[in-house]
Amino acid sequence: MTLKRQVNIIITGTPGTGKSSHAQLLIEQDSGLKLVDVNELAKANNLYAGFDKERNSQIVDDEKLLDFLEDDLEKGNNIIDWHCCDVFPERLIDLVIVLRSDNTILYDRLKARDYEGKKIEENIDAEIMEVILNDARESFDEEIIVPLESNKIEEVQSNVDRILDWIKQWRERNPEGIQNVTLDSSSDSDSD
Ligand SMILES: Nc1ncnc2c1ncn2[C@@H]1O[C@H](COP(=O)(O)OP(=O)(O)OP(=O)(O)O)[C@@H](O)[C@H]1O
Repeated sequence: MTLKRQVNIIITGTPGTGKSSHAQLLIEQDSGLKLVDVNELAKANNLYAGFDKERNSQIVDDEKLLDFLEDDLEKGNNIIDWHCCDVFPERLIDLVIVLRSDNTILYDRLKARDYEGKKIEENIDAEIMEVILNDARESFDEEIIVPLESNKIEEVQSNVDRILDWIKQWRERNPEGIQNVTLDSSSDSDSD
């Protein structure tokens, strides 16, 4: 494993809240960052565990995904764009952005994508119930979870500015990066 790593950030939220829009802008505005679009990655590398007939969608295999990403996450400078956040180990994540959108706004965005009624309803319910925010809270320290509103188009750039500012401060605090830790052996920190 690499001895030290740079920052890793998850951008999560209910489908349609603006994860890709934010992640895209972030990597455009900081050339050191790399986009990890989990849906694309899973598709390109067949990281699936099966098919969900009811939702008509592939099921990503968490273990295959982590195996695939672990080396990159141990290097850092990744922006992870996915609606799940609880599969990533706490030790590899520094900030979890949870995008939130008002129901009527989210409804219009999903409708514009021609999502069928049931799928729209399921996603709106998930947003109302704060499912993804709660998932984040179950997996990560509250201190690293930052919910951000994503209703208006101007908010995309202002949110990105906040995240870039946070990254700048993280890099100033950790000019050499931070120590990678292994769960199985602390003596491993001597190896590269
Ligand atoms: N803050 C915002 N204000 C206005 N429109 C937005 C905002 N964020 C995203 N959008 C628009 O909403 C739509 C969905 O955005 P986007 O694809 O970024 O969401 P997503 O969370 O990545 O969705 P998915 O999980 O399905 O990939 C796009 O048309 C995008 O332009």
